[in-house]
Amino acid sequence: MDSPYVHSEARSAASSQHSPSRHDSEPGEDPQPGSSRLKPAAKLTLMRYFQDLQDADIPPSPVLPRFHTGRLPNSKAGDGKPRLLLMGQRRSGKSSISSVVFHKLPPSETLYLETTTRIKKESMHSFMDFQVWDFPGHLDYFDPAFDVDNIFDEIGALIWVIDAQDEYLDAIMRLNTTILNLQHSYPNINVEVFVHKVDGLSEDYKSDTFRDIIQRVQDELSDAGYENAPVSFYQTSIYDHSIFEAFSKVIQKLIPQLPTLESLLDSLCVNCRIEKAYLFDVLSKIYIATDTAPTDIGSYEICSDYIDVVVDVSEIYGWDRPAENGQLEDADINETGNNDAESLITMERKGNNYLYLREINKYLALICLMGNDSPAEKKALIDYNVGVFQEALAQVFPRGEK
Ligand SMILES: Nc1nc2c(ncn2[C@@H]2O[C@H](COP(=O)(O)OP(=O)(O)OP(=O)(O)O)[C@@H](O)[C@H]2O)c(=O)[nH]1
Repeated sequence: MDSPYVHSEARSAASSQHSPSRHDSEPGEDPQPGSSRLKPAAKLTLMRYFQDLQDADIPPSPVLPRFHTGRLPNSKAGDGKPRLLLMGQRRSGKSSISSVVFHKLPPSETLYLETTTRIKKESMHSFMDFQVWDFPGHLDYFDPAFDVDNIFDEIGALIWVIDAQDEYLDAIMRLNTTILNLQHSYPNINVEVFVHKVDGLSEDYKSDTFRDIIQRVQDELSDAGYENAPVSFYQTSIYDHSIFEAFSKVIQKLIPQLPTLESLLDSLCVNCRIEKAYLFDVLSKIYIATDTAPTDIGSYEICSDYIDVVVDVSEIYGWDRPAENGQLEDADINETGNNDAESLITMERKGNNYLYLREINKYLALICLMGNDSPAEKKALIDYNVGVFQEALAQVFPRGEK
């Protein structure tokens, strides 16, 4: 099948043919590609904070809910709204994680968070709908007083937070009891263990602790006769990007279309000589997909910081652009497809490399780390191919399209 992308061989032709209006500066117009397309905060769709709106629209999706792992969600109704349960010992950092990732609380302010006394349920309406439930540390979920089915019925992932700076044997014991209790009724649960607060540990101690926790969990589970339990481990801290990276991986497991998104990104990377491409949820800075080239935390950090820069810069330098009839555009009109924010930035650190950002829909932005052989002059080609990617994405992942 012919690829709809324009290949690098056809670059020169494409450069001169596509999207001339985006690149030809009008007299008096700011020639900087990064700033000319940005809009003020009030209108920039990147800035829209949908996640807390209870009545946010939920467009129907033709794709049946099924995790990309091939497993069906535990929910019998299969309504496609997975639930992330944050569990673990007291003061392990559950509420801090949820506040930093989903509410943009500065990490240092988590010092003042109060102990959670009852289950805190939050609905997130973003590139997909999901719920985050923050559990109090002291709760015994298997007490007969609790409706266990109600808690675990729709679960997408159980995130177990272990404080790596504290004594963790109790936490491991409770984690294993929980996994063993759940494995019969809810075998599809993804158990994600966050070995948390690793910021305070030396490199050696950090990796020893991490290895020790993995070993103990696996040994105890196999002693109890449960081999190959679906448990993944991450080292996290709210003081760096690791918590966002870990959440990205947890959420990716719940996206049924992940393999398709990855192969779309792979094609884009090959055709535009992109080193690494991320599809980011702008507000949470979780990436929902990336191409299959190896990821390093450094690239993620650069891209994630870039989103902050673009949002901040657009707040300062954006302006209202007149519509065709000379009137200022209505905010609602601005939300539609072809007014997406975009930006391009050169990184001095790596010579020729530069970063490319393009808003894909009202929740997602594509950020690409360009390779050395993909100079910024070829931007028209990249724009065109990103447009193709955007159309394909709208078909496989309709959420966020008007
Ligand atoms: N050093 C460090 N401290 C953290 C990190 N995450 C959370 N904390 C601190 O851990 C303490 C407890 O955090 P909480 O989020 O209240 O813990 P919790 O698990 O919700 O506690 P309960 O509500 O009692 O169950 C706070 O003082 C946070 O600042 C981290 O990554 N690194």
